[in-house]
Amino acid sequence: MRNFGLSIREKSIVCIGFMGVGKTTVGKLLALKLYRNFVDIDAEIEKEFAMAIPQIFELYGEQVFRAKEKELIERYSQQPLNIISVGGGAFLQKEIQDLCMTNCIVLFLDISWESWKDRIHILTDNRPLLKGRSLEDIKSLFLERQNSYSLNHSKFQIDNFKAEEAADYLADALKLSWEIHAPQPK
Ligand SMILES: Nc1ncnc2c1ncn2[C@@H]1O[C@H](COP(=O)(O)OP(=O)(O)O)[C@@H](O)[C@H]1O
Ligand SMILES: O=C(O)C1=C[C@@H](OP(=O)(O)O)[C@@H](O)[C@H](O)C1
Ligand SMILES: [Mg+2]
Repeated sequence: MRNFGLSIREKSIVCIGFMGVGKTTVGKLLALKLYRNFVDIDAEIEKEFAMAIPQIFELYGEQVFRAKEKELIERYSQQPLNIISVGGGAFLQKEIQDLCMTNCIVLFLDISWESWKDRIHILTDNRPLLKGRSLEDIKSLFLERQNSYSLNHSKFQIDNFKAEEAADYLADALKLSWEIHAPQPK
């Protein structure tokens, strides 16, 4: 699909960041606030395979998961007006970075390791890359992954925000940037 010509207001918004920072939760709330369509790429992958992510990893392996992740991001990133939450590993693929940075507004949702590790107990069950790994190992992954998120249009530090507050923060920032970029009357 060719989408050049989309104005900044029409471009889809992509939420990136490490597993568990709140991309799915905050993205869904943001979509409600901005009256946009919400797409969670992991949920779309689960629909396509008709199984949960841990089963996809187990049965088909990570490579198959990554290929489907790219295919779906390619589709949704070229549509207008979506709020798209991608998985925390999506930006490891350069093609996905390029697609999102070119076609969408990319928001990096960040929390510190100190805040993140308090959440670990609610995250491990359905995230195959966390399961069975030591805290030290997970910290290394957390730090390694930061480099892939450095390509973004805006970064939001959301450590101290409840999900609803984080969504308000993002919505306010987006509206402000849309005002700044609004065409001026002649
Ligand atoms: N701002 C927040 N504060 C506290 N917990 C949160 C917040 N945002 C999300 N959560 C919780 O953290 C877990 C992971 O959230 P999720 O949206 O699935 O993250 P991601 O999509 O980035 O992996 C969920 O249990 C969710 O309820
Ligand atoms: O970081 C990753 O490699 C992954 C993150 C997960 O999504 P969330 O970031 O939404 O947890 C999911 O795509 C899969 O378990 C792999
Ligand atoms: Mg998610």
